[in-house]
Amino acid sequence: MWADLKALCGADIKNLFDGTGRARDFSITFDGMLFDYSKTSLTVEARQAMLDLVNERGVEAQRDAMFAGEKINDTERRAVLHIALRALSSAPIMFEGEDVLAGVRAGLTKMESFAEELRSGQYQGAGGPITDVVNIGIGGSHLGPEMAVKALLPYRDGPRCHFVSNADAADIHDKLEGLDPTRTLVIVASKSFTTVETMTNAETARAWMARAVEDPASQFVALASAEDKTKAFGIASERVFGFEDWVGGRYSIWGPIGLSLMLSIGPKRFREFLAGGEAMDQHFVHAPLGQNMPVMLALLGLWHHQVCGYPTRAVLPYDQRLARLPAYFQQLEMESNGKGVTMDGTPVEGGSGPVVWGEPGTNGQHAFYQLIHQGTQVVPCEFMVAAEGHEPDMTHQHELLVANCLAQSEALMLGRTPATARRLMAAKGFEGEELERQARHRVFKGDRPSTTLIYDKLTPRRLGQIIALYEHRVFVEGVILGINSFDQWGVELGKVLALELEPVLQGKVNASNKDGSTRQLVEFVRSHWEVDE
Ligand SMILES: O=P(O)(O)OC[C@H]1O[C@H](O)[C@H](O)[C@@H](O)[C@@H]1O
Repeated sequence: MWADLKALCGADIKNLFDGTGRARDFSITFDGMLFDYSKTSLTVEARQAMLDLVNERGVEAQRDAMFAGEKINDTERRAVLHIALRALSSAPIMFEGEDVLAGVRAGLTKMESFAEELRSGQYQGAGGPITDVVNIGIGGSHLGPEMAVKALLPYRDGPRCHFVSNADAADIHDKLEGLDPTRTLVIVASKSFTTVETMTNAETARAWMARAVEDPASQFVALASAEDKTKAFGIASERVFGFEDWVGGRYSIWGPIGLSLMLSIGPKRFREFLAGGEAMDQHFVHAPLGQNMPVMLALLGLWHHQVCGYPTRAVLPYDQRLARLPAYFQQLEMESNGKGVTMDGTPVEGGSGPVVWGEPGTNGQHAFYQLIHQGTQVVPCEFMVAAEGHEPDMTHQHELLVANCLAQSEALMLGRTPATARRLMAAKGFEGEELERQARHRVFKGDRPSTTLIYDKLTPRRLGQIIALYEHRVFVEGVILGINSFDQWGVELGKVLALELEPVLQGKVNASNKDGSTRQLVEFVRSHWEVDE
């Protein structure tokens, strides 16, 4: 599938701007957003060839199957209906012959009532109104809410939110330090309510609260699908917010897992966030393929990784409040498409999804952009920036930010020629061989691809759109690769072995069946533990 497409690679990006309106032709606008992919090596012919893949691989049929509640997550025998959580205004969404929206709306209303009670001070802690919320969760029960709460801080008018995820005691220790347990709400966010890190942290938080609060469970909330388990933990059912197994962990920010976001920005703005996601769903379903943002973003991802062979891609938001977006996309993309076999169990052709990484600009510029500009591997960059910031009295800083973002994509494409580098060095007084040598260090090859997603302002609605855009991008890439994007068997083995290793480290079980390296590491730890005892 990919071999023929490779023949279409190789255009020098800047030469594609030939006065025929490429910028406009290779851009998509939608609801306050402009996605410009003109600074890539995609030609008209290559774009058509990539679009043909969408038809050949049955993307639209799979998309319709997802929206129709079919069990497209075949290896877990589950439907994929997180889109129902944000379907505020759409027609019924059916699953096994029933409309799921009634249940979704009831769940949303229950969250909203609780959020209003807490935010108005009607629901209180032992020491008065809640000032701080601690969300304990990991993976999809952590990355989404943490990212979104930070992203939308300009809209916060509720309690402060803190996020604990790691099994490392350092995480919960540092987050609880300084908080008043009598005015803190703990959210235990775990779809399964069995994840060992989350349950361990939840026990620690309960013990911390019990030192100051007579009935600590009254200041606990559970976001989980397993009511028997939340009951056993002692959380009253009115503070348990459940969701169905057709919501995957990394797609769960739209429902109860988003409770911390709702507490932070309020139910009304949370609905705007949902409406943004829903608007992107509608766009994904109805826009023609060539004008379809998620489809084109997916095709560019495949073009860069599977066709051009670039091993990674960088997500570079020029927005400090989107600092956790790359980590969120890492889970979304790498847990979804980091798989070696297709649906039918045969090897994936052309490789799985790429490594995704990134940091906010301008910080990254002073760290790893060196490699992006002059390193030997090409890193397609996905820039993001808002035209308008949130600090009206500091517009000059926002101008600087935007200028930097736009300058980077320009520099990546244009580079600096040897002739220009020589002129620069000559102006500094260099001559002869030394001029040549110095100039070579200052040459930028250019021809490095990037896309830019620019939008008016990072509102709750825009954030919802951006997340849904990337969700559907991952879906389209997965369908074309033939991957099931909705399971995550790759995270299981390490969990099983960690369970086995704990008693080995404690000396309760012999390490003799372990490999030499693991035995050595166990011995090192045990020798320290024995010294400490
Ligand atoms: O919400 P939970 O059941 O606690 O699961 C939390 C996370 O852990 C798992 O290992 C998966 O890799 C993630 O997809 C999931 O989001």
